[in-house]
Amino acid sequence: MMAQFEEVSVNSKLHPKPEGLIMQYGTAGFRSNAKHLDHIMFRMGLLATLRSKKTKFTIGVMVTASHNPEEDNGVKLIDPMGEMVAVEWEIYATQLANAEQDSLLHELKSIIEAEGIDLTEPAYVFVGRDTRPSSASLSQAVVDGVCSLGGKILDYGLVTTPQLHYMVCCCNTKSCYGSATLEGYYQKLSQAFLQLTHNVPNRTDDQKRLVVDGANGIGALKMKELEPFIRSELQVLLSNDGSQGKLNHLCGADYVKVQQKAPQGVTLVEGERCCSFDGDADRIVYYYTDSKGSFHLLDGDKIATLISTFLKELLTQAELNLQIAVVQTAYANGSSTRYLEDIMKVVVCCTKTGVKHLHHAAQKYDIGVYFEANGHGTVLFSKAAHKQILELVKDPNINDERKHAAKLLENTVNLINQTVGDAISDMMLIEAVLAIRGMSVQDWDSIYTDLPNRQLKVTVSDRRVIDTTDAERRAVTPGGLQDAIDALVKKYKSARAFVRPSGTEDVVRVYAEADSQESADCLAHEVSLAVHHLAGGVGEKPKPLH
Ligand SMILES: CC(=O)N[C@H]1[C@@H](OP(=O)(O)O)O[C@H](CO)[C@@H](O)[C@@H]1O
Ligand SMILES: [Mg+2]
Repeated sequence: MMAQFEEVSVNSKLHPKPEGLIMQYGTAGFRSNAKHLDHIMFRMGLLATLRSKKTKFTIGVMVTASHNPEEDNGVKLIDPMGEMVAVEWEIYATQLANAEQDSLLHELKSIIEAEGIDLTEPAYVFVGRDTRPSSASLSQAVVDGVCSLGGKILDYGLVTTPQLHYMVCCCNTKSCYGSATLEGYYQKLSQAFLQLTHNVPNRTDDQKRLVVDGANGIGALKMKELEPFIRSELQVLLSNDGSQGKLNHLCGADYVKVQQKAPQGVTLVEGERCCSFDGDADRIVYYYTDSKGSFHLLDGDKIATLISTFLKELLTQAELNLQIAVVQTAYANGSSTRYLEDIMKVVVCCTKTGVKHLHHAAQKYDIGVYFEANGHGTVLFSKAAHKQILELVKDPNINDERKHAAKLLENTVNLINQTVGDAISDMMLIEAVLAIRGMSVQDWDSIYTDLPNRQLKVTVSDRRVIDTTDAERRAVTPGGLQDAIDALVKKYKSARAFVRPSGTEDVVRVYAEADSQESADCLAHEVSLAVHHLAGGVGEKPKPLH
């Protein structure tokens, strides 16, 4: 044991912490400019090793900063079933990251003691990274951390975030979920996709074509690897493939969602389906332009609606009595919530922002569809639901319609990466649903019409003064803020507004929606003024948008 601590001590000096630097394991792990992260990576290697010894399972460490600029980087830990690391360990991550050099061992030992970890247990850690220039050396720092505590490493090199989640889940389920290789991932998903699509009649070449914006990142690389597997049913036109442009710069899912316009490098042709991945390929949004040249975005809410409609129909056809729920956040467009509840009659549940919250809520249902409005999401099938579907497929006494629906459900389960939102898997699922239902992108878009909305940011001196409740839809503090918002919302038709402190940026986010874009803009502005006034705004008052 002592020898291990000695090694940690010696090696940690090769990954020194800048004195006084404080960082927090936030909504999406640690994130900052890459030059501040070497010590964090080493220490997350240590922590992943402890987590593996504690759980007796393989743990994942992904080096990426997703949609953030190329100069940034970050790290996320992956728990045994491929889910985000448990919240209690996020706290250890922060403690370990912030320990000054001479108290690192002390901090490490206190975690070992608190968790009763047996250091003689073996440890296994899977490491993956995105295409950022800093990612190779940062992931080496993770490897150094793992090795210092005697853990074993499997370095997957360049993979998307959801691919690494998938590998961890496959490994810890002893390959029940699939084989823990890239080949295994492409095989499983593509086979399910081909099964779903190859019998669909009358698909034209136009319908089989999809423009994909790879955000100049890892998603583009992995699309190139996937493409030969699915070529017969989907012709992928890849742009922003990373050969020239900069990662996430003027492209990618976040850019398209926030700017509400096409990425650079994609020329929209009327009615043609396009989609964008983010920098680590765990998010996807779709879009197209209509005959008047107007841009239409199909975000996470539209994706959740498409998928849940499809699943609900299949359940009815298969005569399976399984409860389906859609999990959203406060950012979900009000029209989508209304459509799901009133027309589709599915259970809708609202959680705090951040995928881990949605994921946990979705686990409570037979089938839980979850998506953040920004395009991060997936579908979870409970063990019991999966079992019922498989039994139905094998049941010799059912009619053809039920059998067909059960087969479609089985392939749908196989196509979905249930560990986390996965742009590549979501893309194939959406393409399969559109094909099977014979829908164009316009048909999909017209399921419901989004309420015009606006998101703004306000800088305040300490965003923690805002405390929220009711899945972040109401502000409890500072006093008077919620009353002010309520009074403003009353002035507009079909309006809604809320504010919350961001978990990833030092800002307060403001969201407003109303029956017209002008009203949504005005309301968002007025709410921003209220935040600035009542929550310690910094600098000049927010200016109106028009
Ligand atoms: C409004 C919004 O899009 N918020 C994003 C953003 O969180 P904030 O806590 O709002 O900064 O980053 C998260 C991590 O990527 C993502 O899960 C979430 O949806
Ligand atoms: Mg991402």
